Amino acid sequence: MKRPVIIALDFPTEQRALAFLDQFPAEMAVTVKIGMELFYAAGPAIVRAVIARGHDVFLDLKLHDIPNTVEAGMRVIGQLGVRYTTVHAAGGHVMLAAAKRGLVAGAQAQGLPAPTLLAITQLTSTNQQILNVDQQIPGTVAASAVHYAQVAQASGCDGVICSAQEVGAIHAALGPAFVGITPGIRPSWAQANDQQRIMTPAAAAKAGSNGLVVGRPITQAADPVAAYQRILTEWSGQHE
Ligand SMILES: O=c1ccn([C@@H]2O[C@H](COP(=O)(O)O)[C@@H](O)[C@H]2O)c(=O)[nH]1
Repeated sequence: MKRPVIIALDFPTEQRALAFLDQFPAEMAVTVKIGMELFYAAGPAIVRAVIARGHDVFLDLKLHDIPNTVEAGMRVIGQLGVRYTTVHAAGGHVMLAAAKRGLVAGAQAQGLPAPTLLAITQLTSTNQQILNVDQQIPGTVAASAVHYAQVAQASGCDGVICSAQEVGAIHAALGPAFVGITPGIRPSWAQANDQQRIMTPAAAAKAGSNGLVVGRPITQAADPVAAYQRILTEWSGQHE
């Protein structure tokens, strides 16, 4: 990936999100992830505003509904000019294939390249107890993540969102070209918060992660640009 550290732009308003981005020098283009909080508050206008400033957008809405609804939603997302977007692998093969169809159709209608479609395997906030007791899925979190990645690949997705703890097993099972983007990244100097399956940037790079999603360690840092650059340096393996 050209920009392996994706900043989760988790803010409640367009103003706060753009003020955050204003701290980055004009020539420093970044990839930002717009999730539910910001998109529900600011809608497609925030996507367009961020792209207009020269940044790439990862629209993380984690679609999970009946296939027809997901296909229609993805058709709209495909028209927005985003680079990446997400769907829940737990929706199953028919829904995932519909997501891909809708995304490609939407992008084609605007003459845009189709965004990379990433399937959520197991959220990085899920632990063994949540998997076995709440979700009633037997086995390990890693086995479940690999299984969902297999379903996603067979359904036409381009890659998955997983913990860096599972990205090696997913690449071993599905090949290195199948993208594995990893949130739940915590440098040694940051708090885990609600994340359960975490890794440092350097360890995630060694494990084969294709890109890191990092939110609070950057957005809540005293100096967000310095935190971003420190994580990039750690990713590059210069120090842990
Ligand atoms: O499994 C997942 C899927 C998505 N996320 C998203 O990534 C960021 C992480 O933010 P932090 O502040 O670095 O914890 C956030 O937007 C999540 O919605 C994830 O964490 N895990």
